[in-house]
Amino acid sequence: MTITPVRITETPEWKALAEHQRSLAGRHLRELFADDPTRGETLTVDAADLHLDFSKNRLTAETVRLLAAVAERAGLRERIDAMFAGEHINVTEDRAVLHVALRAPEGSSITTDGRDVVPDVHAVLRDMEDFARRVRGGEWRGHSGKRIRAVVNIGIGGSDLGPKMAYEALKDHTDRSMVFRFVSNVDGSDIWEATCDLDPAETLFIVSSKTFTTLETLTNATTARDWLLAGLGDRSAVAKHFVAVSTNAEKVREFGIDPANMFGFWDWVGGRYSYDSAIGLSLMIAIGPEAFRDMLAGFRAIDEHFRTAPFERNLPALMGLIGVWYYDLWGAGTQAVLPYDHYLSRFADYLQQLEMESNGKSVTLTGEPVDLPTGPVVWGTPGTNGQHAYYQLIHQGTRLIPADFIGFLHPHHRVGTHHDLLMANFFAQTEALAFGRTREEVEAEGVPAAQVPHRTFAGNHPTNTLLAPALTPRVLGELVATYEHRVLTQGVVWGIDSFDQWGVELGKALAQRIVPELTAEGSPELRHDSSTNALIRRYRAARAG
Ligand SMILES: O=P(O)(O)OC[C@H]1O[C@H](O)[C@H](O)[C@@H](O)[C@@H]1O
Repeated sequence: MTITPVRITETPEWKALAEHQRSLAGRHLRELFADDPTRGETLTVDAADLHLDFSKNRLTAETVRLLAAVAERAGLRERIDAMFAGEHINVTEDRAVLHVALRAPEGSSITTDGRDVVPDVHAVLRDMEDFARRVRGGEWRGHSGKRIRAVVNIGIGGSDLGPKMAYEALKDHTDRSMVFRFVSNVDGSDIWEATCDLDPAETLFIVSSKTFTTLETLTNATTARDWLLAGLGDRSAVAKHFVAVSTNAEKVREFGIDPANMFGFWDWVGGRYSYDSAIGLSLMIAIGPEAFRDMLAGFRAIDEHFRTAPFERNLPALMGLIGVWYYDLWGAGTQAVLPYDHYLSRFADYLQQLEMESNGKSVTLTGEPVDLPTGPVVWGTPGTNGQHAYYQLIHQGTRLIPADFIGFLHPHHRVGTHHDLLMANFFAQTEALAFGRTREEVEAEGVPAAQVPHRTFAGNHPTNTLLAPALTPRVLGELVATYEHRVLTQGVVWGIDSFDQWGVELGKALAQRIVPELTAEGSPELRHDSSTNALIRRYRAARAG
């Protein structure tokens, strides 16, 4: 598919937005709220179970109208339609981008390259469900007949971050009689820690890799197999203790896993968009097939909303456009994501790959340099911990840091007054960030003059507030789909390919070259730069000693 990206900065829609930004540049959120006391109710949008209040942003209803016009002009409507139609919108890899098919209802149809993929998706889902039920029910047993008590997912990047994040997020819905671990790092400490207290007879490894060629995953899987065989002493044990999730049956077989024990997916699922495919098998075993289906329904509800809602009322599109507004017109370089739910401890890690691998690009679809800053640095940790660590910089530092606050009306556990305290902090932070505390207010409190500048809060720090009833499987699906579509929205405005990741290759290739330089007999000659040469020599000396 040929997509000619729009040079958005040259369009009248962008120019009108830039002009409008200048008119807002000197205005404080205090003034915007004073001008329009209803904005806390009007600058909001609901989609499925999510309520987005975007009123505490440096914008007005006019901004929203102009941002929506930019999205139209950039071709977002056409790109959404092309994505859902299975067209090859991943231009540089010439592939469809169909994570939305992973949650399409049975009986619907999405065709790409002449094939309806929805029946394939449901066939794999049924296999996963059957397997998950057998493991959870104790029917699938280990080689020596013992019940499986531990599930270890081995994968990295998209084959790790999604299932790990979702497992943590939905921990309260998991089978607590089982243990779930996620191994990703090629640092041997990861697999060592994950297995050191497990019984091989009760352990199931799920080797998850789209390509089944990833160095880290294959190294960890080999180590896991050695560990299993050392414990059980019989090569045929692999069949009961190893399953694979991949698109590459040949490599799975080569590794020694029977393709009958493989759960497939397809090249039209990007790694970072894949945890609702078979890559989520460990998650499904943890939470059960019904909860997994609920999660898919959540994804689907947001897909439908994103596909059909006008951009001015489109929650993921608005989040994307508000991001563009800050990164490209106000000079913000980062995006904080601050969930006030302890179980979302891995959410920012997951979003880092989703957003930064997708939109960390500097050329357009046609290979020209982009004309605007692209993807922000995404980071965050669950509240309230960050309040006692880095929020100081958001409140009183010199950088503009747009932040998404994510909170839930109902707690997982009714523990004393904890939830009220958590949510009081949640509401207080966005209020403090927006409105701050003026010099006059500080002085009126009788603060000593020398301290006044230090205790004055400028405010005007923008935030989105996302509120949902509770962090259920369904709501998690809604949240993740929101961020997936936020990424597409921004990528379309920037005219980039949000679905390739060529930038990961160089480091991988160099590492492959360096491995024999560290390990080969006779210390082969080094031909790197002087820094890399010296560092490798230092390592070799330590290794030899
Ligand atoms: O699932 P795999 O093929 O093992 O890939 C795992 C990860 O590695 C690569 O380096 C990519 O940058 C990621 O997008 C991918 O998720």
